[in-house]
Amino acid sequence: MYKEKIGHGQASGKIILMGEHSVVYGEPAIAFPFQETFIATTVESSTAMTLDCLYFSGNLADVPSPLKSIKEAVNQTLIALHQENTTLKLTITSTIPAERGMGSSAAAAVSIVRALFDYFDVTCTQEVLLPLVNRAEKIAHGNPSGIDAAATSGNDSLFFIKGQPLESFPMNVSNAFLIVADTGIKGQTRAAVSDVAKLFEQDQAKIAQHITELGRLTRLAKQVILADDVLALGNIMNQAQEQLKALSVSNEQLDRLVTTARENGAIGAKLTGGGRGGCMISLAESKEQAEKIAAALKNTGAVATWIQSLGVNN
Ligand SMILES: C[C@@](O)(CCO)CC(=O)[O-]
Repeated sequence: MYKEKIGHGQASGKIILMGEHSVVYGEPAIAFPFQETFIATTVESSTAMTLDCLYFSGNLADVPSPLKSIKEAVNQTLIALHQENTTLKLTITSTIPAERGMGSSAAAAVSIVRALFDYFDVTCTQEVLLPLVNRAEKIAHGNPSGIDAAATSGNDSLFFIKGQPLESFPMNVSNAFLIVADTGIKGQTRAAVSDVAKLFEQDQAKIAQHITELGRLTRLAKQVILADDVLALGNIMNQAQEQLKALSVSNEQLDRLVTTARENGAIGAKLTGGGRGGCMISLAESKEQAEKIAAALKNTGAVATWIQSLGVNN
C-alpha cells in the first residue's frame, strides 16, 4: 500500500550562560542546547501551503507578524531545495516558551528546515542549515549574531563567536546546578538589540566599555568552567548582570527574580537571552539549594522553572 511521506525535524531550546548582546558586537558567548524544551515540525503533502501551530492555523501566506520568520524559513528552504511550487502542510508542536529568550524562533526555523529537507530526502548539513535559519532570524530579530541558530540545532555547549567556525566547549562543573526561571513576560529581543545599537551610536565609548567587559567576563567564565570553579562562575554571572543592566536590557521583573535567587542562596544570577522579560538563570551548589531557589522564584512570580545540572557527575 502507498504510504504518504512525512518529513520530520526537531530542535531544542537554548540557554545563553554568558555573553548575550555583546556577542552581536563580536565578543564571545557561552550557550548550550536546553533539551528540557524542544520543538518538532512535520511536513506532509497538501493541496495548499498551510501552517498549524499553537499560535496560528491556516494559509502560510496569512501568518501574523510574529510568525513572519517561520514563513521566511519555509520559503527560503523551498528555494534552496528547488521546490518553490510545492504545496505542503506544516505542523509545529513545541514546549519551548515563545519569546522568552530560549531561542524559540531559531528553534522553529531549525525544525522547519530539517523537516523540509527530510521530506524531500535531502541531507541537511549544519553548513546548509545555519545560513537558512539565520535568514529567518533576521526577520525575527533584525541583527542576529547566529548564536540561537547554532545552540538550538546542536548537542554541545558552545564558545560562540559571530562569524567564526563553531567551537564546542565541555560544560562540566562539579556542584553546579542552573535554575532557569521564566518571568512570564514576553522578552523583546528585537527591541533590546536595536536599543543597545542606539545607545552605542549615542555614546560609543561608554557602551563599548560594557560590551568589552562582557566579553572579558565570558572568557573568564570559560576559564573558571574549565577549572571547575563553581563559586567563581557565580560571581562572574553576577558581574555580567550589572553590565547587562547598564546596557538597559534587564527590567523590573528580571531584577526582582535575580534578587530573590540571590537572597535564597544563589551564588550567581542574571538574565539570559534578549532580556526585557523572558528568562533569568541562577546558579546553586546543590540540587536541594536549587530546588529551594526555584520554589522562591515561583513565589516571586516566575511562571515556570527548570533545574539543569552543569556537571556530568552532580
Ligand atoms: C540578544 C542576543 O545576543 C541573544 C538572543 O538570544 C541576540 C543575538 O545574539 O542574536
